[in-house]
Amino acid sequence: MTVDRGTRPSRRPVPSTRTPEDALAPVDAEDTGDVTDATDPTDATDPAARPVPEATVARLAVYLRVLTTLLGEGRGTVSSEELAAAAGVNSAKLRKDLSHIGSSGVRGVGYDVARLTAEVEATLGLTQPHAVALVGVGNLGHALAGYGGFAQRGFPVAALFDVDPALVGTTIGGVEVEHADAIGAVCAARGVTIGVVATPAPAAQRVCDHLVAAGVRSILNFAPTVLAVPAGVEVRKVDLAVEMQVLSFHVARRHGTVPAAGPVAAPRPTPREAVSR
Ligand SMILES: NC(=O)c1ccc[n+]([C@@H]2O[C@H](COP(=O)([O-])OP(=O)(O)OC[C@H]3O[C@@H](n4cnc5c(N)ncnc54)[C@H](O)[C@@H]3O)[C@@H](O)[C@H]2O)c1
Repeated sequence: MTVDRGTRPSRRPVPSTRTPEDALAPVDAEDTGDVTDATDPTDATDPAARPVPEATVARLAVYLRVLTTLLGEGRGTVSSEELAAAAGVNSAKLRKDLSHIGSSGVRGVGYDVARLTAEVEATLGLTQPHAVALVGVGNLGHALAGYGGFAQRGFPVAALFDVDPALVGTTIGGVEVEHADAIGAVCAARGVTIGVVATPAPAAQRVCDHLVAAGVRSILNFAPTVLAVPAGVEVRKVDLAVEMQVLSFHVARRHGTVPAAGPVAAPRPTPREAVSR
């Protein structure tokens, strides 16, 4: 099993729930961002050998959240329609997403909640917890460090770092804030696999370098800067302003204020600019 961007984790076989006669056929007319390479020599008929599109990976995490709730309620099965509605997608897209990991429901029964949960967790590499180190416990970092939901979903915060003497030695969510000089030793000792960068932009690359030197191979970057990392290290950037800009675009499009696609004309000079040219 692979993802289609960034580092490629080792292929992980996922147990199939497909029953040849009864399986719901995956619908393939939906745009799931599928980037399967037609020249890929892997067996295209084997779901475990096909790349999982990045967009599907993101939706699998949403399905998992719903499935976890259903499991907690003691539900045995769920229909594709119910699961899709709870995840905010249509059922055709859900079935196609799940076909990427070799999961399909049984007609008239739906999906086995426990089995599907295990399959999605295996695909997302969640069969064991990932220790997280968070660097920079200012406004944002403090809020992230105090959020208990990460541990519940398999991402316990194992270490906190800052350089501010007023913060070093304090405790957030039961974890002591240590000086950033200790990133290497602490991350290695606690088996940290994910590093979260919540420092100001000028410090972010140095912090990232320390995390990478400590063996951290997955970085979640909140700082507004592009981080350079060696091959084999995956960086994901979170920028809420970008998300808002995308929302803004969709609002503008709904109101018809987005210009039609094509070359954008240069703005006309204002009278003052025209005079000074
Ligand atoms: N991606 C987003 O949507 C989003 C949203 C809010 C903030 N941010 C970014 O997150 C970062 C943090 O924002 P904030 O409001 O919490 O800032 P902040 O100033 O409140 O906190 C930054 C913290 O980083 C610490 N720090 C500075 N240099 C460090 C170093 N070398 N090692 C360890 N710690 C160091 C500071 O002491 C401080 O505690 C900024 O880069 C900001 O632009 C991103």
